[in-house]
Amino acid sequence: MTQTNNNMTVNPDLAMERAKCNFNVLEVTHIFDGGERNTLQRKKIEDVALNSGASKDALGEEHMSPKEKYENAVRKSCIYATMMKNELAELSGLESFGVSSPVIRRTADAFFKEVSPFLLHLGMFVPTIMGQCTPEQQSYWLPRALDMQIIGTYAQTELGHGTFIRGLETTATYDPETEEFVLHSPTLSSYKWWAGGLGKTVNYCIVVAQLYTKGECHGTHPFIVQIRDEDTHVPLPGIKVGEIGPKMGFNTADNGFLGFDHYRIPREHMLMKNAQVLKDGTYVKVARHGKLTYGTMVFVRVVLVNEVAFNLAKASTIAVRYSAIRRQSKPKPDEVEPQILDYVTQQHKLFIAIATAHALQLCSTWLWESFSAVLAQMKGGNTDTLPEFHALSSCLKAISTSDSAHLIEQCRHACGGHGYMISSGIPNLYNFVSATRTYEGDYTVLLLQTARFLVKAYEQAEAKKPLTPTVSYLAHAFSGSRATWDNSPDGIIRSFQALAAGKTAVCVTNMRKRMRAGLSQVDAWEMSTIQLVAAAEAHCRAVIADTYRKEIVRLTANSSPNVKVVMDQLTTLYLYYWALERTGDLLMFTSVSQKDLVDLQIAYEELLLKIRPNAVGLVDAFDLRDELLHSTLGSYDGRVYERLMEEALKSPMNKEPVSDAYSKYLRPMMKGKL
Ligand SMILES: CCCCCCCCCC/C=C\CCCCCCC/C=C/C(=O)SCCNC(=O)CCNC(=O)[C@H](O)C(C)(C)COP(=O)(O)OP(=O)(O)OC[C@H]1O[C@@H](n2cnc3c(N)ncnc32)[C@H](O)[C@@H]1OP(=O)(O)O
Ligand SMILES: Cc1cc2nc3c(=O)[nH]c(=O)nc-3n(C[C@H](O)[C@H](O)[C@H](O)COP(=O)(O)OP(=O)(O)OC[C@H]3O[C@@H](n4cnc5c(N)ncnc54)[C@H](O)[C@@H]3O)c2cc1C
Repeated sequence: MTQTNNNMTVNPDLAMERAKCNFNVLEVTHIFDGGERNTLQRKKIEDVALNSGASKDALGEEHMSPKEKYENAVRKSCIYATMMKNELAELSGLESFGVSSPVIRRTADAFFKEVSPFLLHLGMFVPTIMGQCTPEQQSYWLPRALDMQIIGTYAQTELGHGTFIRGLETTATYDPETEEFVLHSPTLSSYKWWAGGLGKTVNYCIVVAQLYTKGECHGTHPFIVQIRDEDTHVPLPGIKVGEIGPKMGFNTADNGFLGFDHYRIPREHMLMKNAQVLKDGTYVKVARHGKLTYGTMVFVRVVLVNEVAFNLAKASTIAVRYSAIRRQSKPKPDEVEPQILDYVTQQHKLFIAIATAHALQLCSTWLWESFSAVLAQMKGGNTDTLPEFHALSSCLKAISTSDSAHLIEQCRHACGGHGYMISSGIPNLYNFVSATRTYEGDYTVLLLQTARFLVKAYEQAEAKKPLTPTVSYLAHAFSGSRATWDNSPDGIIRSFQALAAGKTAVCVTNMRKRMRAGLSQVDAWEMSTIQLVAAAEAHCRAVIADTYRKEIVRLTANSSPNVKVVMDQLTTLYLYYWALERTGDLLMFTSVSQKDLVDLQIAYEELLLKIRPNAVGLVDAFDLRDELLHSTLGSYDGRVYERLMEEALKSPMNKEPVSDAYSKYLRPMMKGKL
């Protein structure tokens, strides 16, 4: 029997699940949002942005041609940008709209099944102006960019190099005669490649190029470059620009290519906060740390942790709601087919996705606060905390994006065949999130950055020197005995730290051995990189586990008893899951026994059963409006089969009873006349 909920007809299984939930869903929503005030503000913003229906398409994006898709995404970006400038900025308490409201960012997803062509403008162009310009430059560029009188992107990657920034080939050669820089693309591999919005949308971009002045190369620096006429949008002479073609996802982002033929820009268009070229061509370094020009990347890595937490919350909402309405198989012949959510293997696939969304959401807030503290110190000229923060943001970006992509794919598996439909919403989520593992620093490359820091920290610990907070556990790495296993949450976190310390120690020992055997430091490092990546991963898992646990304890201090219980169950599940995923490592580096691990597996399975009645309540607590989910399988009302059929009937293939392909090919072939 169907039931109604807020004037909505709700699938009876979902209604039953909601009746079963034993905790206050709204309290958990507040925890996920970072407080009741944030929830109220988010809802206001969503109401204004979404209730008008402006986010909806007459025809599903998936049925449009690439050109129609792009134009539709631009149309909606313009509508949303106008809302952002007016109603939404005011509601979110921002003086002007921009990068600082994750809610505004998240609400935008209702407008785009893939991404907005303005993503790079707001996500990297504006932040680079904020982070890399002098105050005078900022006062010229920022108001124009925030008001969207100009639209920009961030063009760093080239055909030949993405990871190795020092290897970029685009040159910016200073000409003191005219006080201009001459931008040039000397080779095919030096063409800029990938920048979002570059293909057709933007008229400006940040270009990262090798700076030459007085015959000397000073390495890569950022420049602000006009590439299209502000009125006609025609590419300017000396600029070769276009779109790079279809991709696995991001198909509404018009990622582009860009080449320069001795293209001149004024000297003032070099972003001069960290380094300057004077009128006569003298190069002056201002920044105290050599890598401050990489600042926008660090900012985006921080933002991405939040971004993937949100997308994982969406995928788990879809898969859990669907698993509550889907019934399959008959393990007990006298009973009705069970909801697939009752299968323990299904719970194993899905509950870790819910727990990980929480873990990453809380870590992202913590990371953002740490970032703000580092920026505040750097404003005062102190860059001491930057290396630790770079190591931390690198590994959190790598692990959060990789885990989320993996778990979103697992949510698709959990939805069986229907999960493969674009209308389920999961393929678009996967295509988007799997790219985050690569862009803004590839997974392996970023973990190796963290490993550099870990190895240095290990050597400091060895020399009994002080350690920075996130690696302070390394001080215990020299006790000579294995860490004592203890299956309490704190005990498991200590074990994760012992794994990270143990793996780092193995790397250091092996590198030293290899160097003693005659390998250079670079080769010894290279030969150890598989283990170095594993050490950095272990470190990151210890950081996430520790942060998640501490934050949940703090945030639930005043919660109602049942909320405390269910939040504790989720964090414990997260810890058990990762301990069971790493049994080999635990056996190597802790005192855990075979019996301990068998017991842990049983405790994990029992925990799944305890969480089961609250599963739908837990995903409801993410409070994701249907407009954000874009899913036939995951809508609040659970009208899954009805929606699948409605979507199928919208397919342009169903417009005509007989396809033209019949008379053109099938009939002639079947009649032997082809
Ligand atoms: C209206 C519509 C509305 C739509 C709504 C929109 C709302 C928008 C809001 C925005 C919100 C979110 C969206 C954001 C999403 C944006 C999409 C982004 C798309 C993708 C963009 C890109 O990919 S841009 C290109 C990114 N590229 C990379 O990341 C390259 C990776 N490579 C590197 O970072 C470096 O090359 C590498 C670190 C690997 C090595 O650098 P290198 O110079 O060679 O340095 P080394 O010699 O190895 O190291 C020397 C020492 O320096 C240390 N170090 C390196 N990097 C840093 C750093 N960043 N900070 C501090 N220190 C650093 C390094 O560790 C070494 O230290 P050591 O002490 O010597 O060991
Ligand atoms: C959807 C999308 C959007 C993007 N948007 C932008 C944008 O707006 N602006 C922009 O400038 N760029 C953008 N990029 C480019 C992106 O930043 C790069 O693709 C990314 O940094 C990876 O670099 P790469 O492509 O050179 O990979 P490569 O470095 O060639 O990586 C290939 C393989 O080599 C390995 N590898 C490379 N170096 C090492 C090493 N030192 N040690 C061990 N292994 C290594 C990697 O782990 C990987 O497995 C975008 C990319 C994508 C996919």
